[in-house]
Amino acid sequence: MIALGVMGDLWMGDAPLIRNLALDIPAGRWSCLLGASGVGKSAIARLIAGLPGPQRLKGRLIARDGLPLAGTVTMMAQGEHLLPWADLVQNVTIGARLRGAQPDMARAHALLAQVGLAGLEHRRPAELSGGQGQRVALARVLIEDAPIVVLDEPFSALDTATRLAMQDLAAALLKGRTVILITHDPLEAIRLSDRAWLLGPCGAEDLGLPEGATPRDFRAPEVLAAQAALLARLHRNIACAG
Ligand SMILES: Nc1ncnc2c1ncn2[C@@H]1O[C@H](COP(=O)(O)OP(=O)(O)OP(=O)(O)O)[C@@H](O)[C@H]1O
Repeated sequence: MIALGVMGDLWMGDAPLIRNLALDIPAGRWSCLLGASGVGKSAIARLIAGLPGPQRLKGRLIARDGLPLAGTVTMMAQGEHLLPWADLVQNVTIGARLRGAQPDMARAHALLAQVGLAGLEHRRPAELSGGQGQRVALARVLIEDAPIVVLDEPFSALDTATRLAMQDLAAALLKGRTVILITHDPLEAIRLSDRAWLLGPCGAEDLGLPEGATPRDFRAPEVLAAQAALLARLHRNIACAG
């Protein structure tokens, strides 16, 4: 399990995005990043995942175990990004095939079964519902077996009930990994996170979360109260900006 620190000022090319970031991301837990559209959440995700782009951190991105991050992070980007011409097994094994490695077909089949898609292995993405497509994307993350997983708005396109089911599934299957979740959904943040920050141009505000294990029950009074408080906090931000 790997803990992470993201400290410093985030830039997009020559434009400053967030000053004074100080994210202490715990190992083996879910940490959530919230914030208005365009604040720089995906930029942080890409930074942690080591993806190329104009995002820059003037500061330090460190793994608390002191080892390089390269090869330890898998990212599920916004949208499914499935290959439309490939079947589900080929989609799940794309990472290995791009690296020129031997794809583990048995594991791909097992993971597709684990995410509830047994029997659909040879379908194309166009023959799936939105929720099924997200399950394939989740299986593609799981096959990489990375200790750090970045989920950038993974369930935003789903209906509410499917989203709740996917949250439960992801929480079960990613248990024990260091997960960084980006979401606009206060309930999703509160159900799944052990730490949560609200990002703004001047830094990251540490958000309080209810006690207890995740995924939290969406009917629990303390979860509903936390959701209402977070909605009010977000609304206050928009009201100030307007
Ligand atoms: N490749 C790029 N080149 C230049 N600017 C970019 C690039 N990608 C994003 N930006 C800008 O950087 C800022 C931060 O973008 P980012 O995608 O990180 O925001 P976000 O908080 O994830 O937003 P959203 O919630 O809408 O996904 C935005 O103003 C965006 O327009």
